[in-house]
Amino acid sequence: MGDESMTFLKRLEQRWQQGHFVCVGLDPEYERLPASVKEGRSQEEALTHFACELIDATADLVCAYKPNIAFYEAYGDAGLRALGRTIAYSKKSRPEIPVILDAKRADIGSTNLGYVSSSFDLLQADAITVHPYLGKEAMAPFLKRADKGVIVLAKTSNPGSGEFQDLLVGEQKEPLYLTVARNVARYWNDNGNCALVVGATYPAELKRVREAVGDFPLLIPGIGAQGGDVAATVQAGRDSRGWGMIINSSRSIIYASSSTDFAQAARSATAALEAEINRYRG
Ligand SMILES: O=C(O)c1cc(=O)[nH]c(=O)n1[C@@H]1O[C@H](COP(=O)(O)O)[C@@H](O)[C@H]1O
Repeated sequence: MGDESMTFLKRLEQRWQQGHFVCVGLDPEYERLPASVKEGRSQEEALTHFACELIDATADLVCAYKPNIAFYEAYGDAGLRALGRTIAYSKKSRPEIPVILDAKRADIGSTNLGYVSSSFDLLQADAITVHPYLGKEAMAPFLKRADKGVIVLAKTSNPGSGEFQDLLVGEQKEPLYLTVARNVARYWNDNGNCALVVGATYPAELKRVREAVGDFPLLIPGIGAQGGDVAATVQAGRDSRGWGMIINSSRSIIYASSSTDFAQAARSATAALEAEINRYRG
């Protein structure tokens, strides 16, 4: 079971050890929620109920949950309350499962203090996604929270991610995403709390990142709705232990059914993805 003193990475490793590599992305759009979830509930209640039912149905199968704050901010106060309640529910009912707040934050150091307070202290997330553009110095407030995960965008899954991320830079003329990956693994990770984001839609780039960083945790979104290939992802993304992957899918799991059986359908989709991942993990 969970132990509040355990770091993000320790929790993650415990889940990997048990064969769990799927991260369920909690990205609810009110308009897409099943009618049975919306009926008789306020927006806040419906968003909260939907996510908590998904957590109950999938908790024994996942390595992490990843609520994306954009989907909650879209509903103002009601959405943010739903996000807070969802994270609190997950942590109370399944403390062994880390919750990643997908917020893609980062600013100058003094401003980052605000992000650290809101994500880690107020919302109680175990990890946060950030972009690397401002450099290590600015990231100190995140990086010094040794108990929390700092997950840095390297090569994102979107079709246009190459505009900046693939630019050849430095003496070695290597793509920028690879320099980000190397710097984070070598220089940002003094507290052993960093991870990287690499999209499943770029298996060749995923392989290059894995070769560059060794046994380092990678958050890999892009399976399901974005069309990433599971076999190619796992073959390129697994580390020397067959671990190291937080494989996220949001829409293909949370909207597996739009009916009253949505939670059961989400469970089946999660189980099918887990089985496929483990088939290729070797
Ligand atoms: O940081 C992320 O999680 C992320 C990085 C990335 O490169 N691509 C990406 O899709 N994501 C997030 O992962 C989730 C993907 O959702 P689905 O495409 O529905 O599985 C969304 O919350 C995205 O914001």
